[in-house]
Amino acid sequence: MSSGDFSSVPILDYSQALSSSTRAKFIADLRDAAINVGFLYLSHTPVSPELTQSVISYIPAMFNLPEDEKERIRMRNSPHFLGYSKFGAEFTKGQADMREQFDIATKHECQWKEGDPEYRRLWGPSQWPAEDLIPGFQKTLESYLDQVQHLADEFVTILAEAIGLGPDGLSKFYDTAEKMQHRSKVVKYPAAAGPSASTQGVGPHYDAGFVTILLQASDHEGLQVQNLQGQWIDAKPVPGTFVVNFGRAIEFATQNIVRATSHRVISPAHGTPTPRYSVPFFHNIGLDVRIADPAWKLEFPQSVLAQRDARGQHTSDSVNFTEFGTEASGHVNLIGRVKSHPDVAQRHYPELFKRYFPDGLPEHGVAY
Ligand SMILES: O=C(O)CCC(=O)C(=O)O
Ligand SMILES: [Fe+2]
Repeated sequence: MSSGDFSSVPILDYSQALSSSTRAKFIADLRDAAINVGFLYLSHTPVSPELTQSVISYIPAMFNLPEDEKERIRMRNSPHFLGYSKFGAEFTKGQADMREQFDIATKHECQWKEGDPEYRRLWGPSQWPAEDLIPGFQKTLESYLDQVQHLADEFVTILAEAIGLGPDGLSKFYDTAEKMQHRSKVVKYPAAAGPSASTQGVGPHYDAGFVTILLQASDHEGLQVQNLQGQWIDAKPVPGTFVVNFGRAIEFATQNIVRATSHRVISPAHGTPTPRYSVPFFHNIGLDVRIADPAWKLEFPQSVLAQRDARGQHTSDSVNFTEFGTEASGHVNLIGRVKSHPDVAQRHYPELFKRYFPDGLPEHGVAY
């Protein structure tokens, strides 16, 4: 594929990037995928398959935790929007998402202090279920997130090369490691409740940040990505791979070279005996980055700009994150969270809550 629309999501073998004889091929394939698709599968990554399998084995037990334990760690307790969200609590495009989830992030001490921009409170510690209820889970997930973060850190340097920047071409978007936090979720999509019940696992949306690394943690289909013509293309689980996609922040930062591609999840059909599970990992950029400011402007070679122009514009019915043109990245993310989880906002960000929900608490979040 050199340009034009896509009808499947390419699979890239990450081990090719790590060997000098195949690196150039990997970089060329990555450039095509980033510009023309915005989605790819990554096989043969350094993330331990045993550790990944161990995370997958824990997932049913998480969702089977006693209701009072889920309540104890619900997101409403956390100014960092981390914790448990019950089934149907989020809306995308005005419709409830048929999923239940735990938001869990990489280790981080909150660095916000009085007088700082409010968005610095967005990052802080996760809420973990009690160790005796799910022994070993926290340690396993923390190790997994650590490995996926390393993969993402390294992947970004290869991506920078692929789009014609040096390997450090995107590093100015990140703070030092101790100032960064990356977020993950463990998500359950049960089968549709009836033959004509909603199958919106999650409605069409873009991710916010630079890079998402998604583990499809069961063998259910359901994830779909939207091509330039607006058709929905299946991204079925491929064993031993991660799905990688790009968010609105990198699309803005790269002058639309790297595509943020709209995607959605269709729930398993009514009667499917097991739920679909997934574990997305959202690799963030620094909270204070203002993508539209000259300090963060990037210069691209003509050949890469030409490949972007050959692709053309996409049509999409996704919502969200248009504010990167004017606001700090942390603020854009905070607004996204406020809209998705107004109950959390009402408790921890009362001013913002009033601005976005002047009529008080809606029954559900209103956007993703
Ligand atoms: O569950 C999935 O496969 C995708 C989830 C997703 O797109 C998201 O939460 O942003
Ligand atoms: Fe997503």
